[in-house]
Amino acid sequence: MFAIPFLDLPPLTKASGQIRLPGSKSISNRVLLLAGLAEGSTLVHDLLDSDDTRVMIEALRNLGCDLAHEGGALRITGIGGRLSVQQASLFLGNAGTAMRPLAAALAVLAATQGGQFELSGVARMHERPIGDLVDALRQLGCDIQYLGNDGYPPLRLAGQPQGQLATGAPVRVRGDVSSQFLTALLLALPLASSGQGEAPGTDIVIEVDGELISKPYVEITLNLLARFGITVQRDGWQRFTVPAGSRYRSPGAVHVEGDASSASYFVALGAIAAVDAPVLIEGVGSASIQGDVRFVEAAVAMGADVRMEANRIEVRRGAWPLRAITLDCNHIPDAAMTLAVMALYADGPTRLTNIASWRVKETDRIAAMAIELRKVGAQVEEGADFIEVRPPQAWQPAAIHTYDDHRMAMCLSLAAFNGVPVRILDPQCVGKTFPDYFEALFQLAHTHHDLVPVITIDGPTASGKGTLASTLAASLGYHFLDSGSLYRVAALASLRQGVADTDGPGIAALISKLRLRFDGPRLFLDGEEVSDQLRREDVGSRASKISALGDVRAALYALQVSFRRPPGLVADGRDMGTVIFPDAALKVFLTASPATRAERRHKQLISKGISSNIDDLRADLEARDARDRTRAIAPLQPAEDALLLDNSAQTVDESVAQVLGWWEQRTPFGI
Ligand SMILES: Nc1ncnc2c1ncn2[C@@H]1O[C@H](COP(=O)(O)OP(=O)(O)O)[C@@H](O)[C@H]1O
Ligand SMILES: Nc1ccn([C@@H]2O[C@H](COP(=O)(O)OP(=O)(O)O)[C@@H](O)[C@H]2O)c(=O)n1
Repeated sequence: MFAIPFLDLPPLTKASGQIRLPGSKSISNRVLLLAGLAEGSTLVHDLLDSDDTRVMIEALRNLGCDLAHEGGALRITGIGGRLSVQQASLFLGNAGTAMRPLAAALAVLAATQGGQFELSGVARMHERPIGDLVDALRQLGCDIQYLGNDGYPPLRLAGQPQGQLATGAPVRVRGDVSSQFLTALLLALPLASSGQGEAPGTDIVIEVDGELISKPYVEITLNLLARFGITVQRDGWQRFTVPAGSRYRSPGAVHVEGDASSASYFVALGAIAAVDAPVLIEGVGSASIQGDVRFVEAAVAMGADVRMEANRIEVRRGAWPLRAITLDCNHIPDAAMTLAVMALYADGPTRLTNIASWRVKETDRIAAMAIELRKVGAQVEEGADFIEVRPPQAWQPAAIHTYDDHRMAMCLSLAAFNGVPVRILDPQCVGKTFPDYFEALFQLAHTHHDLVPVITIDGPTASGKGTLASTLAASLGYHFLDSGSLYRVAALASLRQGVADTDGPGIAALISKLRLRFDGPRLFLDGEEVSDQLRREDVGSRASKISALGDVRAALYALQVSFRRPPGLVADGRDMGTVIFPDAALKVFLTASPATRAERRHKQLISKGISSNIDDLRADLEARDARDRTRAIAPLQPAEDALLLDNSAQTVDESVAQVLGWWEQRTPFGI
C-alpha cells in the first residue's frame, strides 16, 4: 500500500496482463456478520483484507466471537444468536457495510436479551444517514438513541433481558435512499423470528416504502442468507418475509468471490489501454452473485471488447475513442463511478442517471466526481441524481483530491492515459477495499520508458546518497535503485569465484549469470541474503576497482535501466545522471567534506557491529574518490545540469526536504 501524502502517476500508454481480484467487500462483511451470529464455526476463504473488513472483524471479536487464522482462511465461531457480551463500544470507521447491519443485529439482540452497545465511526460516518433504519427498528420496539445528530451515528442500543419485539405488524423501511437499510434488517431479523427456547417464533414481514434502489445488493444478501440456512420469501421488491423459526446455520466453509466493483477498474483499464494483449481479470465472472458484474454490459456499450467466463473476464480495447452513452445506473451504483472516468475517453457526452445514492456514500460522489473531472479538463454538469461528462478538449495535469473515498482514488487513476500525469492525493484511502490497488495497476499498466520520471543522486562514497535516495523513493512511492549494490554484488561474486579484479570479460560473464532478487532494501544472490556482506569495506573497495572496467559497466547497464518502471525511480550512484539516465528530470550531485564522510562511514560500520579505524577509512575513501573521478569510463563527475548539494552541515531530513522542494518545482501540479 502507498502510505504517502500523494502518488504521482506518469502518463500511461498501454495495459496488459493478469490480475487476481481481492475478495468482495459486500460479500466479506455479510459473511463475517452471518458467521458471527451463527451457531458453530465457519471457515471463510479469500476474505477481503481491508479497512472495512478489519473493523467488522474487530467488532465481532469484541462481541465474543472466536476468530482464528487457519492457513490463508479465517475460522469464525459464532455466538449462535445468544449475546455473550452485554456491553461494548464498537468503532466502525467509515464502513457502511459494518455500521448498518451491526446496528440492526445489536438493536434486536439488546432488545430481546438485554445489554447496551454504542456504535460510532469516523466523522464522515457520522454524516451518513441511518435514520430510516432506526425508524424501522423502533417500530419493532428497539430502544435506540442518537448520541450526536438525529438521524446519524453514533448510536446507543439498549434493552432488557426477555424483552419482547412487536413482530405482529409488517416493519416498514424506506428503500429509496440506501438498500443497506433493508439488507441490515434482512440480516438481523432472523434473530427475532427464531423464537426463544420452546417458543415457536413468528414470521416477520418487511415492507419497502418507495422504489427499492440497488436491488443487486439485496440479492447478495438473500443469497448469503440462504447459504446460512435462512430462506427469505420475496414478493417482488416490496415485501419480504423472514419465516418463523429461522436460525443461522453455518455452511461449514464459504469462499468469497473477487470484488466485482473492483473489477470495474480493470475492465475500464482494458477498454482504454489493452491495445496489444488483453487484461485478464481472475476471481469474478458470469457466475458471480454480485450485481456489479453488470458493469461489463455498460463497458461493452462504451466499446470494450469483453469475453466472460464463469470466474474470469478478458478485456481488450474495442471501439476507440470509446462510445458515449446515456445510462440509468441504479443497478450498478458503485461501479458506475468508473463509467464517469471512461467518459473522458468517449466520442461525446456521457450521461449517468438515477445515481442519487452517490450523494450519501463515503463522500458526496456526484459533487466530488464533477470537481475532479473538471480538473483534468472535462466539462461536467451535475444534478441531484445525475452527472454528465464531456471529454476534455485539452487534457491538463491535475492533483486529484480523493475525499477519503477509495473509489475516487481508483477511478481517477484511470485519467492518466491521455499523455498527462495525474497526482492522486492520499492514495492510501484505497485501503478501504483494495489496499494493493496501485501495485496492481503498475503491474498491468505500461508506458514509454522515457515517460517514467527519474531522480538521480550521484556523488562520492559516504556522502549519504543511499540514505537520501531511498528516503526520497519511499516519500514518493517510487522504485529505488542503489546502483552501487550491483557493483558490490559483482565484486562479491567475483571474489567468491576467484575471478581476478582485472578480468573484465570474466566478471561480465559472471554478471550475466547472476541470480539476483531484490526485496525492498534486501538483496539476495542465488537465494542467499547478502545485504550485509555487500557493505564490507573489502567488497566496496573491489567494487570500486572493477567498476573502472568497461565490460563490467556494460554488463550492468541493462539491469540498471530495467529499474525504470511506473510510477518513477530514484537512482543513486556515480553515473546515474551522466550515463544511465541522462534524461532524468532531476539530477542531484551530493557531496560532503572527506572528514564528515569518514566519520559517517565510521559510525555506520560501528552500528552494524563492524570495527574500523577512522583514519584508514578516510584514506580509503579518498583513494576511492580519486579512482572514481579519474577513471576513463563514466568517471564520477556532476552532470552538466545537476544541482549541487553539500550536506556536510545538514541532517538527513534537511537534505530530503531540500530535494523534495526541488522536485516539487519540476512537477506540473502546482501545490
Ligand atoms: N545529511 C545526511 N545525509 C545523508 N546521510 C547522512 C547525513 N548525515 C549523516 N548521514 C549518514 O551517513 C551514512 C552514509 O550514508 P550512505 O547513504 O550509506 O552513503 P552513500 O550511499 O553515499 O555511500 C549513513 O549512516 C547516513 O545515515
Ligand atoms: N553507478 C555507480 C555506482 C557505484 N560505482 C562503484 O561501485 C562502488 C560501490 O558503490 P557504492 O555506492 O555502494 O559505494 P559507497 O558510496 O557506499 O562507498 C563505488 O566505489 C564506485 O566505484 C560506480 O562506479 N558506479
